[in-house]
Amino acid sequence: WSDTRIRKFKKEFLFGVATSAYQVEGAWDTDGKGESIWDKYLHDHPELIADGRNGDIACDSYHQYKRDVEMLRELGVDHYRFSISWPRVLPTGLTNDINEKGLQYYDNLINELLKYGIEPMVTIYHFDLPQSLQELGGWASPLVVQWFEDYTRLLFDRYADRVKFWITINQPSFCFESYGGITAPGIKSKGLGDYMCVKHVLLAHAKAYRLYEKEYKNKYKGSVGISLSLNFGHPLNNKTENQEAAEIFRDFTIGLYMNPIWSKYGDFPKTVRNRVMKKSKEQGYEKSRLPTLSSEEIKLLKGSADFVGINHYTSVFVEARTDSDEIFEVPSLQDDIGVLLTQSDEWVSGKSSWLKSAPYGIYKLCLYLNEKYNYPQTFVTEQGWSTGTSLNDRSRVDYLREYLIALLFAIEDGTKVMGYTVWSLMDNVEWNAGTSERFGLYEVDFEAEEKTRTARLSALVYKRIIQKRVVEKDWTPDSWKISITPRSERDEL
Ligand SMILES: CCCCCCCCCCCCC/C=C/[C@@H](O)[C@@H](N)CO[C@@H]1O[C@H](CO)[C@H](O)[C@H](O)[C@H]1O
Repeated sequence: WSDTRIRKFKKEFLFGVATSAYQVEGAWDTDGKGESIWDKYLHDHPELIADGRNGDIACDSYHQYKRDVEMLRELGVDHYRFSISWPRVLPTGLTNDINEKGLQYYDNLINELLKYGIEPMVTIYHFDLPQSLQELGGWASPLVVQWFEDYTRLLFDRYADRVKFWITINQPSFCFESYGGITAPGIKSKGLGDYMCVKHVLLAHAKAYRLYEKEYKNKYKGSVGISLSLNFGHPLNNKTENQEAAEIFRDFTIGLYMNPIWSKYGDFPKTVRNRVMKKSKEQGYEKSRLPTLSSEEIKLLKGSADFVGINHYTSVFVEARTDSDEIFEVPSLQDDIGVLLTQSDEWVSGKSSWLKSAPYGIYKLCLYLNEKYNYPQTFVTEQGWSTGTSLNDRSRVDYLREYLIALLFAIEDGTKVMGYTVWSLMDNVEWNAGTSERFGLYEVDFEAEEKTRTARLSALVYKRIIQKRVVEKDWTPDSWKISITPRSERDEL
């Protein structure tokens, strides 16, 4: 990015931060909350958590939500993306038992946000399925589509008058981790259960979208989208086989979710269907391991989103391989894709092993989506950087600035982006990594009874970006104290 012209985010561009229920709320069995698959998984397997800290207490946001909103006011954000815990509001997962205290908690949080002019952006599902539904088949069962619709109706009935941004599901690609035995519920069904899960997640999303469209949209005028994990695969070099490998990788990691909703003809990408079919036959399966979508399902899915939520953290290089079955488990997504992934040694590393900074990845991703899906409406719903414990998080500041500059270039080249959301407002329970990887603009002292939150350098820098709508590469704060800027003063800046 050598050209030095100053680029600005428009006034209507929304800046925010994100969290999710399991990662911040704690109060795992308080006030009638049911058990989630993450409660069970990490209770049964404490040895899997890097530092042994699970989500039982986490940041205690269930009790400290007013402090969370105070931090949002300090940052001066426009929106707050948080998720609703399905088992907190429906302990059995089904609508036979509605937990009023759970619903009240989100009422309180939403009202507190609105009191200070902060737009709530609600994720309906962020990985924490009720354990009782897992025992009935979870996301591998077609019944989950109806369970999810019933749950969603409850939320729309209760909150749609105040919530204008809805995200049905966070990252359907969770299926590959959940059914790859890596994350909750820890089921090992690679190349089979994971694909069933993807189909049901997409259908659940579409049903929720159609429900809002039919019964709530006219009255409340909100938007419903889905957040996808869209890291970008660059070909390792210009060799034709690596260019093709990168395209296949993108079809499996982007197209699998985007094609059914955003492509002209719908359905999973042809390359994905053909590849999994071929491999399945070779492996002795009579039918493809990738479930088919009926014509009604294709119709239901096509156009079923007002925006695509982009969760983008990093990039990879993709290289063609002919011997993938010697490297990866068979069957598995990795074997079906059949490519080798690497990252550059020149990319700065975060605390998470997979997280390397390659800002041009978000630019390339945006242009790819524009070309492939005809300039879809997007919203960056997650982007973030992990460190250890330290208030001086210079590497996060660099990462955020560089990615935001790259995003400005993508906007200039026609990308439709409504807003940007940093993962995360504060340190939280990073799934199996516990609290060993810190993603927060605010550091959390997990040893302290009150889970004290303290602003990092990045919080001050993000606040400044939000105020000025530009990314100033050399700005440093005079003091590390953060305080609330009244909205009236903010608007004058
Ligand atoms: C020499 C070895 C080289 C290996 C190169 C391969 C590396 C591949 C890495 C690709 C990235 C894979 C992992 C991606 C993860 C993220 O996209 C995912 N974690 C995003 O999910 C959100 O993450 C947040 C922070 O991690 C947060 O936990 C949130 O809840 C999730 O939605």
